[in-house]
Amino acid sequence: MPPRRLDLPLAISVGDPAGIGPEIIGKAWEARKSADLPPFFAIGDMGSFAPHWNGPVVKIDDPADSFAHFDSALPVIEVHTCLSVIPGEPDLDGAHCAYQALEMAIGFARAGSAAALVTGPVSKTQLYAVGFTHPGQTEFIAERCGVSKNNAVMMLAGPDLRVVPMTTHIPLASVASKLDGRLIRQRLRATAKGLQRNFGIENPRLAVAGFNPHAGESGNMGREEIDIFEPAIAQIRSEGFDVVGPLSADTMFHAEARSHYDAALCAYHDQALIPLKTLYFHDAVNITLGLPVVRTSPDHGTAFGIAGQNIAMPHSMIAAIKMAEMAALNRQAADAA
Ligand SMILES: NC(=O)C1=CN([C@@H]2O[C@H](COP(=O)(O)OP(=O)(O)OC[C@H]3O[C@@H](n4cnc5c(N)ncnc54)[C@H](O)[C@@H]3O)[C@@H](O)[C@H]2O)C=CC1
Ligand SMILES: NCC(=O)COP(=O)(O)O
Repeated sequence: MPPRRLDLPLAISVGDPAGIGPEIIGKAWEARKSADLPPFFAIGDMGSFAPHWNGPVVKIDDPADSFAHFDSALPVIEVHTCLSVIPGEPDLDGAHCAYQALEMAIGFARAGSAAALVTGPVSKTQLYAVGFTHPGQTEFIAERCGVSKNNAVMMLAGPDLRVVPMTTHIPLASVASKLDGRLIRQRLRATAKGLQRNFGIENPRLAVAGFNPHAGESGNMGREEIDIFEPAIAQIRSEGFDVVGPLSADTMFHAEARSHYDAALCAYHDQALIPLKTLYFHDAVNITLGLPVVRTSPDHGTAFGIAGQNIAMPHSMIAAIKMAEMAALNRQAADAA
């Protein structure tokens, strides 16, 4: 039986200060008792909370100080002081703040000062504008952790559906050229190991979606399934993993089909995220598998259009905090065994 609680707090990077990050983190803190959340601290700009949320914040310098303050205020480590924060109006100063907060949060997790890393929503457009060269946070965190980007797997996890986009933030037109046997094998292995380590699933069942309509209809609607997917899946099966596919993507997400696998690996971003977000937009979590640290995030973005209106729902952030705790505890238990 794993210990109930972690002995380190969770680090949460605030994300873009003009987005809903400060509000959903504040609301998650308000729910700390009702949702039974572990202690956490935010990393960002102290002044970015007041325009979004009217709860108490306290400045701390050391993650360990979170424990002393968590009951009475949201502990914040200030990484950057923004010139001004206007909800819904992102600027480059705020993007620098989001970038630095992410960097610091990774550092705390890697250094063993935080039990896990939870990232608040960032705008990729804004980050790219200040020199961020990675497709997303997933690849950035992987690089900072010394993990090759093919071995760091983006998984979106909802109550009864987990999906992995095998290609992530690339143009749809380039997906076919990126899908090769090596990538598919790496994603399958990393997903299976990630499910074991983070979710405690001993023998994960994986399902792979085909790329073409009807999984290629025996080669009549595209040959990627025959030439690339089938040999890669056969290789992974021969290594002892439980994998089925390539399956028709249009028929593998209904309720009965979902009960037959622990994760669906999909060819591209929207093939994976449309079913997941349609079913579980406010409950799902983005978790990165294959890292030496635990990293989760809400599944949604910055929602600039509703920032500052006190209508953002914190459920996905709360689920991300709970999943980070669960994954960290599962890893502790696995390491102790
Ligand atoms: N984890 C992350 O950092 C993610 C970041 N993004 C970034 O977010 C930016 C905006 O992307 P969009 O496609 O507009 O997606 P979005 O998730 O920000 O918003 C989509 C729709 O859902 C609503 N929404 C989102 N979160 C909500 C919440 N907690 N409560 C109530 N309503 C909510 C928004 O108001 C909007 O109508 C992009 O720049 C993208 O790069 C997108 C997804 C994940
Ligand atoms: N669509 C998922 C998403 O945008 C999250 O990406 P990342 O920044 O966590 O890599």
